[in-house]
Amino acid sequence: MTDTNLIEIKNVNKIYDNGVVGLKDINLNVKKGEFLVIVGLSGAGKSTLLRSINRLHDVTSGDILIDGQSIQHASGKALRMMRRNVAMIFQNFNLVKRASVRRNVLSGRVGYYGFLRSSFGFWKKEDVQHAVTALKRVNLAEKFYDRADALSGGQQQRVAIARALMQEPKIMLADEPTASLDPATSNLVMDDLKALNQDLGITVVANLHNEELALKYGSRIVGLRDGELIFDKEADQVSESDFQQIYQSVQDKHEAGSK
Ligand SMILES: Nc1ncnc2c1ncn2[C@@H]1O[C@H](COP(=O)(O)OP(=O)(O)OP(=O)(O)O)[C@@H](O)[C@H]1O
Repeated sequence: MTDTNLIEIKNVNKIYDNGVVGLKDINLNVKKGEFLVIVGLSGAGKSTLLRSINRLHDVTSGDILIDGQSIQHASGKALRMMRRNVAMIFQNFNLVKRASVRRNVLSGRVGYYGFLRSSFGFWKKEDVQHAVTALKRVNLAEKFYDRADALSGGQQQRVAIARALMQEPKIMLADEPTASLDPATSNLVMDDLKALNQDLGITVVANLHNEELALKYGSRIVGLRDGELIFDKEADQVSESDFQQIYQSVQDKHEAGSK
């Protein structure tokens, strides 16, 4: 890890069109090489924050810098170039289920191709080789020609990680990557994320519900509650009372409801 901030989130607010407040004045810097875990209950704003980082949606105010450049104010080619550096994996894997693993992994390269070439699958030889290497990294090389929907959930998530690696990203965003998986498989997927963090120096920002996984894999943990940042600590400094704070709003609502 270095001291350079790779992601700078400055005074970010997000209010959805229906008036729901997704994020309230978030300030957060992520250093190169960190493995940051964001914890919070359902609805706390974890996905909203992650999707703001690669600008899957716009924020209402504030700014987000990637490697010193505002993604919020970028457009056209500059935005596409910035997005190449930020890969993402999702709870539901988002693979093309009826397509082969090969095609799914290679599709991670589309940011480097023109529209026609990627639509017709005219992949460069070196990219096919690169796809094999990415699959080896997640121990699935033998599945290259299988259909994606023939794989288990954990294997599909690892294919999604291989696809993300094809972007040669500096940042990997993981939105509840283990929420659809059993505990043993969750650990395998998290191990893959940890390995690309440690071996390739990719900065990881992962949303997790699970306290145990957060503490096991995160180098730093940020807690969100109702769109607000409640704590931001090195993983070994986080205590049970920090976790209790992020559950507070639900307890309050529950108690108010029972009166
Ligand atoms: N597209 C949307 N339009 C309106 N409100 C939204 C939208 N997406 C999220 N929200 C609301 O914003 C708040 C934060 O949601 P978000 O999905 O970021 O939370 P989360 O912590 O990721 O929870 P989960 O783990 O359930 O996805 C919630 O109140 C949610 O209902």
